[in-house]
This record gives sequence, structure tokens and C-alpha cells, in this order.
Amino acid sequence: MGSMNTKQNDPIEVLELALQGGITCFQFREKGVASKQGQEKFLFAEKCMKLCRTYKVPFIVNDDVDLALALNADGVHIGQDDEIASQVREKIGKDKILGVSVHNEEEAFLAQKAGADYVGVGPVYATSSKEDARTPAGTKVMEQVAFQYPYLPIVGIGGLTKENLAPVFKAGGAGVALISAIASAENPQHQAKQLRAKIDRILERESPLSEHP
Ligand SMILES: Cc1ncc(COP(=O)(O)OP(=O)(O)O)c(N)n1
Ligand SMILES: Cc1nc(C(=O)O)sc1CCOP(=O)(O)O
Ligand SMILES: [Mg+2]
Repeated sequence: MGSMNTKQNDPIEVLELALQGGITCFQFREKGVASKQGQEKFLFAEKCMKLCRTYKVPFIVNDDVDLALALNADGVHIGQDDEIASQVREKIGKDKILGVSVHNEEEAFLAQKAGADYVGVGPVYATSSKEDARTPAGTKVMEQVAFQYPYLPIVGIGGLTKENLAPVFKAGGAGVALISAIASAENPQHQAKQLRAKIDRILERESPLSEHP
């Protein structure tokens, strides 16, 4: 999974490189003081979505449910301070992807009850990409949620790199979401490719089928 670059590079270029490198999902996260608004935001998001469609990669909108609906995006990601998950599920219908950020078992219970397709858990490590990030929590919450809700996919987020992401999968995570590891890389395509290869190797090792090829 990727998210929008806030560095000096052209975000559309970074997205295309990340797609070429093999990201499997993209979340459009346009927020902060200098962020685009209104029609400008819509057109930017539409450009990103079209690019994702070219690579057959799901395009998910962060926070902005109305934008996701206006674009006919593949899904929405919301946090605990955003719209209420059950209401978002009603708004977007059953066929779109709904991701919900959770930080404990109770929030995970409510998220799956509201129809979340996956939950985001973070920050695993310290991050400088989110102004209001919580204290890094490692993978403990993830382990608890994975134990309680084994069929609910968990995405780890926050400070993840190819060097430190393995514990997310060990804790029962199904995937990772990264911003700076890709967006700030010297070569985002190469970085995404390396991340993808690393994750594929980890998942291959964890799959019971890999023991019986
Ligand atoms: C995959 C994933 N997990 C968690 C988040 C964080 O969502 P939220 O808490 O709503 O914070 P913002 O991203 O809106 O700042 C996420 N975006 N993606
Ligand atoms: C968007 C976001 N949400 C988080 C959470 O903890 O919910 S951490 C985060 C930022 C992730 O960026 P990076 O990969 O650069 O650390
Ligand atoms: Mg949010």
C-alpha cells in the first residue's frame, strides 16, 4: 500500500514509479495546511485514480467519503476522528472497500461490526508523516486484534521500512502501509520493488502451502 508524497518530487511521478515498482493498493491522502481543496483536489485525485486503474491497483480515498463517492473510487479509509464507520458503510454500499484505523480491541470489534474490510493499526514506529500521530505502539495491539479477529485483515502503518516491517507480519498483519519509505526514496520504483520482494518472501515463508509446493 502507498500514500501521497509530501516531498518536493512530483507526486504523480512518484505514484507512477511506485506502481511500476509493484505497490498493490494506493491511498489518496491529501491533507495539511498547503493541501489542495475543492475542484483542484478532485482533479488531482482523479489523475491519481486513473493512473492506479492503468496498473489495476485499487484506489482508496483517505477521510473524504464524498470525494470517494464523487470519483467512484474503490474505497475509503477512515480513522476514529472521521465519519462513523457504520454510516460510511451505509453511504458507500457493500461493494466498496472500507478501511478503519483502530488502536485497541474494542475499536477493532466496532470496526468489523460496522463492515470494515480491513483495519489499519499504528503507528508501529515513530513517524514524521502524520502531525497528530499517537505514541508508537509496536505490534502488541496488532497481535491482540489478530488473535480476536483472525479473519479481519490488519494493515500496519507508521515508520515502516523494508528493514523493520517483518514484525508486522509476525504479529498477524496482512499488509503494510508506507509513505516516506517510498515517497522519500531516491528511487521510488526500486524501493517499491524491494519492499514488494521482501513482503512476498515473508508471506511465502508464512504460507502453509509453501511447505508443500
Ligand atoms: C492503512 C491506514 N491505517 C491508518 C491510517 C490513519 O488514519 P487516521 O487515523 O484517520 O489518520 P489520517 O491518515 O486521516 O491522518 C491510514 N490513513 N491508513
Ligand atoms: C497516515 C498515518 N497513520 C498512522 C497511524 O498511526 O494511524 S501513521 C501514518 C503515517 C505513515 O507514514 P510513514 O510511512 O512515512 O511513517
Ligand atoms: Mg483520517
